[in-house]
Amino acid sequence: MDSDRKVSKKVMKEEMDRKKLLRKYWRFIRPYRFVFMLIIVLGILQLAVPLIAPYITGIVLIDHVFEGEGSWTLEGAVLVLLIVFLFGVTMEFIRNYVTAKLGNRMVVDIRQKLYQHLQLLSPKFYDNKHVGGVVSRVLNDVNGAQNLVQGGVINIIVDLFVVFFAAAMLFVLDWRLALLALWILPMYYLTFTNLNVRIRFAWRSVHRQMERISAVLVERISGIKIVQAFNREKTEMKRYDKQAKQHFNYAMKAHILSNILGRITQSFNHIGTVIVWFVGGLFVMRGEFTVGGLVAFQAYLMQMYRPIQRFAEVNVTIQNSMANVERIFEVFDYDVDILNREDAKPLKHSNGELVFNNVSFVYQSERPIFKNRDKDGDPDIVEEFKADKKFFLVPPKIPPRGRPEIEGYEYEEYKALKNISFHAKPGEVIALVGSSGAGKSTLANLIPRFYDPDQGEILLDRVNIKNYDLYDLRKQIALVLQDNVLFSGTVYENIAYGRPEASKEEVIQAAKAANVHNFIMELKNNYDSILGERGMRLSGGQKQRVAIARALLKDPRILILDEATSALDAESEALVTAALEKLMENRTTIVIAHRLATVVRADQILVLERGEIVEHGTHKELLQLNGVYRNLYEKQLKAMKPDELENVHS
Ligand SMILES: Nc1ncnc2c1ncn2[C@@H]1O[C@H](COP(=O)(O)OP(=O)(O)OP(=O)(O)O)[C@@H](O)[C@H]1O
Repeated sequence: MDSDRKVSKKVMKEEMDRKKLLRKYWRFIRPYRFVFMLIIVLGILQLAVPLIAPYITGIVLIDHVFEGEGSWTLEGAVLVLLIVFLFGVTMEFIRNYVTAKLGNRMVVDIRQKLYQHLQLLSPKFYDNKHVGGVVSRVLNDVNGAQNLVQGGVINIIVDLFVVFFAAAMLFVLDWRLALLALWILPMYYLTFTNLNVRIRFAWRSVHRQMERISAVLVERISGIKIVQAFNREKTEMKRYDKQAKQHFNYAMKAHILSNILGRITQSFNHIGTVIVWFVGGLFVMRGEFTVGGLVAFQAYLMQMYRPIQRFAEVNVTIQNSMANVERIFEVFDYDVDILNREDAKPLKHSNGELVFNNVSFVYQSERPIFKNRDKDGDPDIVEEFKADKKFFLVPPKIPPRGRPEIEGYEYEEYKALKNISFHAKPGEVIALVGSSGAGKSTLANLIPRFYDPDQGEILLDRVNIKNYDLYDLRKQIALVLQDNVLFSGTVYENIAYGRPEASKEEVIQAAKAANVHNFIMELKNNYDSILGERGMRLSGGQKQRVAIARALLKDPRILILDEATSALDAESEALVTAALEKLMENRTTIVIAHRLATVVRADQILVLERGEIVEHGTHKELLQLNGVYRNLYEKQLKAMKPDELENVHS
């Protein structure tokens, strides 16, 4: 292994302490606390119905009216019953409405916060993530989390109230029967203790498998041409089938466990009811209890058992949603690492003086260790989450996050830049050359602070770039890369992406300077023509010129340019070259050079090798050194696009 690369295995992320975690959850719930309370109050009001109804039917209707033991009339009792029922229906309608609104609002809110967080995270986060996996969290997991609100948590609080009320009523009616009915509670406790953790783990496996499916789908669909060109459709399909089957198996396991939990609690309830009928029946026959009393007792018993039964069902939703919530919070756990200092300096107009002072940079990547990969070369199957004991007497601590549970992580560090120093005066062109993997792009990525150096400093106008307001800093910089990302939308929107407030004349001016105006005018809807996703519909050269126009419109002081390596046809090449030259005028330019003309004309050339500057000077100086550059020049640079070679040997 090369000495710059260090791999450490199996280091697990520290579990976040619970208090900190609760604070994080609370941040999301806080704005809705009053709505939560309203829903609970409505729930309690709505519950008054099933709580009062048995009393009216059992005691008032049967004992008082039918047996003639009181002053109630039949009409009076029925009317009260009707009012009570109607009241319940109205409460339920309002409560459902408020709950649905709350659930949907929270989803919008969480998704917004998540997207905002994702926008702020640096490329370091994305280096280690599959796009599809991240998207699956924003879509699937946020949807799943919604069920937590709508599906049950609030019900539990209300249900708890019912259980206590019903239990109290049981004791009021007959304490001996009440004690008999409560034997069931420890049984419930043991059942939930043992099954809950398993259900949560089963859902974790389901969601993680879905994330893996999304990741593969997004990657393979974006690379569909390669899939087809290499005739891999069948293999890809097989791979997908295997993943989908695994997802099915995990989902079934989650359902089976939930079903078992539901049926066990149901059986306890039935047994409890039968026992009460039997013993209560004996009391009635012995004249120790009235028939109406027994009927009311059974009704309250139902009231007590039903919420517990419902909890068993709702619990499935809760465990499922909690597994979703965990995954959302895993993203929030990643702190935004490229931050604005509190006392950040504004930067309105930079001079473009750029200095690297002994800059070193280490890539840190984190990858899950796919245990299955060793077995059958298949990283797409998520290993199952399992409880670590067969039987639990006390509820096991479910770790707050799923992430470190099963998969170990492998951390890799790679020293990509070592002690880089150079000084670019305003308006100079600095060409970076060096073999593939030498660190050219890495160096360029440090300037807009996609990453921060581990050592040394980068100064712009003699101030460390970390001290500037990040927004202002990036405003001074434009990038034109090899793979220029355009977005779906019109050509106009793409050019104006960095300066939407620009006037139409300015946009057209930029397009003209980038030699793309004539081409745009040939399109059916000119500037309003819609580009496909990532700028499909355009050729490589056209895309590049639109990207140059986008950069020109931004009018940056610093330009980062990764010249295209792909062969453009002669006409395109000439157009792009002319556009680039215009773009570089009067700007400090850091160019990853792929054209000899650029290298030759550069004010300084930095020759990089394995992350170090091995030679530094102008073309002439470097040729005279007779070292790495000359060697590179003879082997590689000459093969570059030699637009104006005659200058080279002058
Ligand atoms: N996100 C990353 N995580 C870890 N290592 C990386 C990452 N990106 C690049 N590297 C490593 O850093 C080194 C420098 O990469 P860089 O992309 O800067 O090279 P380059 O000189 O621009 O190469 P090329 O000319 O081929 O684009 C390479 O060895 C590469 O393996």
